[in-house]
Order: sequence, then structure tokens, then C-alpha cells
Amino acid sequence: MCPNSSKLTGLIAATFTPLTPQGELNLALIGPYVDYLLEKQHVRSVFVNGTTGEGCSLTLEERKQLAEEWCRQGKGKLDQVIVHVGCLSVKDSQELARHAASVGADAIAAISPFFLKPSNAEALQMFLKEVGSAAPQLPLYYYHLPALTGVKLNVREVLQDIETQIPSFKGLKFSGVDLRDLGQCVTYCRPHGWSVLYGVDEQLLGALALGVCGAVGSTYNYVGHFMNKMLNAFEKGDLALAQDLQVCPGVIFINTIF
Ligand SMILES: CC(=O)N[C@H](C=O)[C@@H](O)[C@H](O)[C@H](O)CO
Ligand SMILES: CC(=O)C(=O)O
Repeated sequence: MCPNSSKLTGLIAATFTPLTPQGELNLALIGPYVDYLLEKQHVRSVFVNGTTGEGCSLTLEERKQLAEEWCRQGKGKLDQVIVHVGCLSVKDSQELARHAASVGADAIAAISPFFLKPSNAEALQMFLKEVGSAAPQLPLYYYHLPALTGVKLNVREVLQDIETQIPSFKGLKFSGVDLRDLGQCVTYCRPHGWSVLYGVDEQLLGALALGVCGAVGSTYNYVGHFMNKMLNAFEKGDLALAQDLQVCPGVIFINTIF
């Protein structure tokens, strides 16, 4: 799909957070979860503590334990463990970024602060810079989720000259429905070899047409195997098959926010 094979591509599962009935982390399930994703879904990378994993509703300590366990269980098995570190507090985000680096994560990602929000693209870029600086050795991805953060900035503007500010910046996870902005981000990222991953699973084919190189989503936990067929059909140029697979009535998308 993407010319540079070392970059983040393909389907990435946004992991659920296993909890006990008492509401405590159930870390023992993560080892089997890794094997399940690989064997049953043919999904080889994970995005931990994001929306699906309810990262922003967990304590920092819980987020750290999850990051560590996913890295430990994924080592030598998964291609990439991406840890979402975004918080309302810059310092908390930095703490999680440093922790992700210390436990061997392959990359970090951050949403925008969503209570007191950045007022313009430059302010959001500054936030990302602060977060990235805490783990400069790890690739950093911006996670754009306007329906939940309320941060509706034009992402292409956020990207402007970001390489001069954040050397570790490697792309974004775009979970918005503005496909024009998405396409402009792809055009900006392509010469840098960065990854643009799409996050609205129910319209991934539209994003593929605009040049994204992969997708992060909740549904790849359970229809990853199936959606890989859609990706293959698209790559082979069988658009009719890709179209049928994208809208297949048997595939359940639970869309409550987009
Ligand atoms: C907000 C949210 O959870 N988004 C997920 C990832 O971005 C998606 O994978 C959706 O769950 C999916 O597209 C179903 O609406
Ligand atoms: C990233 C993503 O898809 C999620 O966190 O749910």
C-alpha cells in the first residue's frame, strides 16, 4: 500500500481495556489478546489506551500498567505497539510518553487537550512538541478525533512545518470525516514518508482512495481479518470487491459519535 515498508501501515487494532467485574485491570488477558489478534484477525499492530481502550478515563498508573503489559506481551510477536499518551495536562502526557519509551513502546500518539482547547493550529503544534520532547526517540503521531475532542482545527494547518519543530513526528491518525482535509494531510505527509492512518472504520475505503496507508480502529479487533480482504482488494485494483466488502451488511459498526 505504502512504498516505504518500514513505516506504520495496514490495520491496527485500537485495543479494549480488559477489566475485572470489580473494575480493576485484568492484565492476564493481554497475552491471549495478542495471540488472538495475530491468529484470528491477522492484525499485527495495536494502539493502546486510545478511545476504544478508554485511556482518558483511566488513571495514569493504570495507563502505565497497560502500556507495559502490551509491550511485554507483544515483544517479538506484534509489529508495533503504539501507546496513546494524550491527557489534559502536558506534564501528565510527558510522563506517559517517558514511560512508554522506558517500557519499549514502538511509538506514541496524542490527542489534543479537549477541555481548555488549543485556540489555533500553532498552539496544538506546540502541545505536540512538548509531548514529543519527552520521548524524542519514539515516533510521535497526532490523533485527530474532532467529534470527541471538539478540536476542529484544520489538520493540514497543524502539520505546517511541523518537521522543523518536532523531529520525531511521523504522521497522524485521522478520525474525522473531512476527507478534503485528510487528502491534504496525505499530500503533506507523503514526501516525508510519514503515515496517515484513518480512524472512521465505516468509511475506510473513501480514505484509501485519498491515499492513507492504513487504519486504526476498534472494529479491527473483530473484523480485522475481513477488512484485510478489503485492503487487499483495493491494492489489487478490484474496486467493486472492495466496495462490497466495505458496506457488507454482516459487518457491524457501532457508530455512536461520527
Ligand atoms: C471514537 C472511536 O472509538 N473511534 C474508533 C477509532 O477511531 C473507530 O474505530 C470507531 O469505533 C468505528 O469507526 C466505529 O464507529
Ligand atoms: C485510535 C482508536 O481508534 C481508538 O483509540 O479507538
